[in-house]
Amino acid sequence: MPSRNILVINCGSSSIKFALVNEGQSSFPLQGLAERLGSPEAVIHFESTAGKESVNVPDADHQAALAQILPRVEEAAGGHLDGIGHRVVHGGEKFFASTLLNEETLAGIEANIQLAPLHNPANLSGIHAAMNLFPRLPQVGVFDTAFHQTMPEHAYRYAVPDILYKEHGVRRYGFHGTSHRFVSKRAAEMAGVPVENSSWLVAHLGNGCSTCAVVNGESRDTSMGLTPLEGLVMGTRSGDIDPSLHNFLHNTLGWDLAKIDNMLNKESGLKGLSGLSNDMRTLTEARKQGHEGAMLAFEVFCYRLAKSLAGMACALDKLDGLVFTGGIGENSAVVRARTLDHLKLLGFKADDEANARCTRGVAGEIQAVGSPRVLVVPTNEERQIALDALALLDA
Ligand SMILES: Nc1ncnc2c1ncn2[C@@H]1O[C@H](COP(=O)(O)OP(=O)(O)O)[C@@H](O)[C@H]1O
Ligand SMILES: CC(=O)OP(=O)(O)O
Ligand SMILES: [Mg+2]
Repeated sequence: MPSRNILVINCGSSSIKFALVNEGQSSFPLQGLAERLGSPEAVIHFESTAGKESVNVPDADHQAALAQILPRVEEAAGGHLDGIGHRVVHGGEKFFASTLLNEETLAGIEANIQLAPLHNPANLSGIHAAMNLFPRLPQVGVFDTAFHQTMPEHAYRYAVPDILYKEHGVRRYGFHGTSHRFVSKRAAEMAGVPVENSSWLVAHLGNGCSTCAVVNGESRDTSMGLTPLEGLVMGTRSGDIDPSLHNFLHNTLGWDLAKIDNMLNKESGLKGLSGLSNDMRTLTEARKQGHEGAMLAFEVFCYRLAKSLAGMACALDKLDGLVFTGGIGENSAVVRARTLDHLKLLGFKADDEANARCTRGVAGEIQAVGSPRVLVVPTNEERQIALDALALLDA
């Protein structure tokens, strides 16, 4: 049987990422697709992304961008597609594993729109567009939240009146589960430890950032909550703040909920603290030039990350290692070193040379002698999504 191809579609709030994944290859044959899209990353953006080598479809919404791009994706696949895998951000409590998409499961995703208003409608646009263009292909939904459905109740409940959970689903769900699942499994392979008897701390640091405690291949706690706003400092998201900030801003400045929500999701994090950029590359350069905002944003980012990882350690009985992943985790030796500095009490220390070597897709161990293991593991959410889709096609 020839090896099969899965098209992976990840519809974010302002970009869409495509990947063509072949089951027989360890890296995906993005080349043809990327060339046809005119974008090495096979990413299309609707917002101005100066300097990014990607296809820009300015002022388009998801439907318009997909209508323009999907036929080119179809051409790139050369008619050899066996299924489509979609990233779906919020699966609520309904989805604890990836699932074939049909009328019933789509209704389940729609029911979670309230919980992820920025993400789920975008994900649904991708699904509907793909179903229209490829009506005969099986389509699979892979949920960010699914991996975290194994969290114990004491980790996922908020200390608010019970009825808010029982009747309105107010609880911690967690996100980036596909990445945490992929890299913790890879870490176990790299370390030669059986996944089913392993314990990891994972830091996924991209535009969105989260930590996770993974025990025997299952999530036991994670830093994101009801929505992807809770937890770490991120590119434009604040992460944890005092919940009374809403009241304070309303009473003192007259801000309404929409304005506060927008500020916390889009104007905060690295961008808000630095007053310069949400991009860690820009901040790393500016920090070297002595830019005060960039220095502050960097320090707060690393300290809060270390604090979250130390908290996640409560969910572990032993530690096989700490894993860094995502664009920042995979590439920024200075973020890794500064974060480990704050974790001295847990015995962590980086080996400077090994740390500097791990960048641009190079995986490896970066701890100094005597420190618990620290791994840099490139994530591959697209590949994990394709593997899940293939498993469901076989079921
Ligand atoms: N060499 C690098 N040094 C520091 N940060 C980097 C480097 N390369 C990428 N990044 C950062 O990674 C982040 C984007 O991560 P990525 O995982 O690609 O995002 P997304 O969550 O959108 O998939 C940005 O903050 C970017 O600056
Ligand atoms: C859920 C989430 O934060 O996703 P991303 O990192 O893609 O924004
Ligand atoms: Mg990402």
